[in-house]
Amino acid sequence: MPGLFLGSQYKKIMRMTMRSVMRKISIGLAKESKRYISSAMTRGPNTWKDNQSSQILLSPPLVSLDIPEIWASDSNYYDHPSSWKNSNVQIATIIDGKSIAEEIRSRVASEVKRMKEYVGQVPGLAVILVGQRRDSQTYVRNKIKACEEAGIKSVLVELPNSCAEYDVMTSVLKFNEDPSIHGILVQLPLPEWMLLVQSVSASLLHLDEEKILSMLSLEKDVDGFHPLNMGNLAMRGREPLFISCTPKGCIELLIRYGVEIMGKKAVVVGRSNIVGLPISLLLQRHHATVSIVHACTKNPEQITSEADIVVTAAGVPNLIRSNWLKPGAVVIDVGTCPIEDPSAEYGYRLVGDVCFEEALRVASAVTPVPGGVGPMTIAMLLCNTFDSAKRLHGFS
Ligand SMILES: NC(=O)C1=CN([C@@H]2O[C@H](COP(=O)(O)OP(=O)(O)OC[C@H]3O[C@@H](n4cnc5c(N)ncnc54)[C@H](OP(=O)(O)O)[C@@H]3O)[C@@H](O)[C@H]2O)C=CC1
Ligand SMILES: Nc1nc(=O)c2c([nH]1)NC[C@@H]1CN(c3ccc(C(=O)N[C@@H](CCC(=O)O)C(=O)O)cc3)C=[N+]21
Repeated sequence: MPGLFLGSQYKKIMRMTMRSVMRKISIGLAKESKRYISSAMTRGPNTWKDNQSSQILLSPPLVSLDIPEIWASDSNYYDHPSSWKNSNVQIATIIDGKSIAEEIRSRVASEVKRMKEYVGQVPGLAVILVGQRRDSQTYVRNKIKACEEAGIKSVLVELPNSCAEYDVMTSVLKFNEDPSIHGILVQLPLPEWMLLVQSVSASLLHLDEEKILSMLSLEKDVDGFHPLNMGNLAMRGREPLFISCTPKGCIELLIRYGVEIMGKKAVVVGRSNIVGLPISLLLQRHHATVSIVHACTKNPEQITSEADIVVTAAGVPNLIRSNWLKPGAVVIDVGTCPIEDPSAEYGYRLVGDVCFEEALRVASAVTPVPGGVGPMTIAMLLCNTFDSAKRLHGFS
């Protein structure tokens, strides 16, 4: 018994010593990261030259909801100089998603080349586009071009607005079985109505997006929109096979710019299945305290102005004004809205949810639109497709 007692006492002392050592390391890390964000603001993002990692992304593949041992709160992290609070000059770093995405895409391209040499296979992405929405056609074209540049095979199935639900499902099932296809993407939104043809009669049918997404092979759901992948993202101890591209891209940007997420207050504006919801789940995985603001939220600006990190995906141009932002907040603008502009090449330009000029004077870092999150979404799609091919071919 005394031996046992001594054993447990010893373990306890060891645990306490380890905790104090870890806390010191943690404080050291926090100080280090404070130094890093200020240098990040002048020197730009973290790159592979800084981090000699062989992996493509800097964010961890999956983050458990368990708090790591080294956690120590650092509530003063976002205390910025008072000059930040009423400044008329730009103080924010512009987060350059475009160049980070380019770096990731070229990294994927060289990994795809390596895969081709060793396995004799390249990753394959199938895209199913229903209807003639111009913005969807543009996004799909960009995704296919990005695949080509990375050496990823792509197959596009274009179905008319008047196709039957059966046609979409047949395409999904065909790609589920095709061994040269490692990722399947059904471009959203789907048209609300489809034509159901039964022998001689035809009727309009409400298109069941959930049914179609549920039919995707879990192993090929590179968008991460399958209810099981989404559910696993939400649940402690579960791991989705894929994390949705846009949220994954947002986290990668935060990590590359040295923004600490753990213990920070984050506000997500928007709660859609494809953006708002998975972003809020992923931020929780990274141990942020997350609030969600949506169209029915009262005093949204007050809630948002308490956040250290704001991720906005409402699709409302210039919704986020300077009074919505805490001085020094990091702002990730997912919103992408076309607005008329006769002086622009195509008669329109893209704007985000954030009033960019105002955010530049209040935030510590902000993503532009275009050139912020959008290119990262495409880069993450390539990463997910490559990861899927790696998994299916046992390539590492
Ligand atoms: N850059 C990228 O890679 C991507 C960009 N996008 C862009 O992101 C934006 C959002 O897309 P998506 O999520 O599909 O859009 P949805 O329309 O599906 O969702 C919008 C969300 O924003 C909320 N919302 C709308 N108006 C307000 C408001 N005034 N105040 C607070 N919340 C509001 C809605 O609330 P409620 O639920 O109450 O209705 C809803 O949850 C779009 O501009 C889209 O183009 C989307 C995907 C990728
Ligand atoms: N199944 C599915 N998966 C998606 O990921 C998906 C979808 N459906 N439906 C629509 C939204 C929207 N989306 C974008 C992707 C790239 C840019 C992008 O690259 N934007 C560029 C500008 C592009 C341009 O100039 O047109 C930028 O912001 O710099 C934007 C938006 C993915 N979505």
